[in-house]
Amino acid sequence: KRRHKHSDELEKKIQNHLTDSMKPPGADGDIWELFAEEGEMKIYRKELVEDGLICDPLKAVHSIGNVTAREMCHYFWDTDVRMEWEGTIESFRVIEVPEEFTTIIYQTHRRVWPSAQRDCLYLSSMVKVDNPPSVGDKIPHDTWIVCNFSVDHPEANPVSGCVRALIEIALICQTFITPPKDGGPITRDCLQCDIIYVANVNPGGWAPASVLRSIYKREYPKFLRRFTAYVQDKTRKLDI
Ligand SMILES: Cc1cccc(-c2n[nH]cc2-c2ccc(F)c(-c3ccc(S(=O)(=O)CCO)cc3)c2)n1
Repeated sequence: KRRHKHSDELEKKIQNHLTDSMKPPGADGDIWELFAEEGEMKIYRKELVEDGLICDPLKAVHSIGNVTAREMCHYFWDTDVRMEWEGTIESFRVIEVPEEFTTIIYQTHRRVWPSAQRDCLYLSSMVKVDNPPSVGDKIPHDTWIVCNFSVDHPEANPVSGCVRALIEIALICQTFITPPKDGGPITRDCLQCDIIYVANVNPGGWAPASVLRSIYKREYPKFLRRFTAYVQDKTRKLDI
């Protein structure tokens, strides 16, 4: 069962995301503030300060056509294409590949004045979920998750001057297929992918609340817009 050093922790986090993060905002009695909305994309946050640091949890829900859950998670997880859609990373390095769909990554983000530059050291794993909880009455064709969470690693060799941010992030995607009325073949037009993106980022050190909150308000909608458009564009030409 224990495949590598972080196997147990990864399993536990995935289970937590499937029970907690898949609940629609508000279902858990928590008060989520809707702070950005563009069509199907809705982004919620909560105000949370821990040890004086802004740790606002973020939850985004979205639904896009013509792609599968596996494609969405693949392009989010695959470091070969990371710089094609990521807008705030300055550099990254794959430190270790504990198993086929699990990597340990060290990355630095672009510095945003006046706070110090942030870096992250995290495990990133892509997993097909076998028995997903069904949200509402729609039955998903399949469910995939990418789970990114901070870990330690002796070979991180961090960039000096960076403050280590701590992350707990997940991208959970579900494919829904609507077969064509005329009984014809399933094409991309029959696909709908429901997306849940949750991000808990601890900035790791002081940064002005106003600066952090304005970064989040600007960067998360931009990231979700850019990333989903990127996957739709990359898959438009692929045969299904
Ligand atoms: C897209 C976005 C949203 C909110 C803030 C920023 C940002 N701007 N300047 C510095 C950062 C920054 C600081 C610390 C972080 F952990 C991440 C961070 C964000 C997302 C992810 S991920 O796992 O979703 C995608 C992989 O990088 C990991 C780290 C990003 N970028």
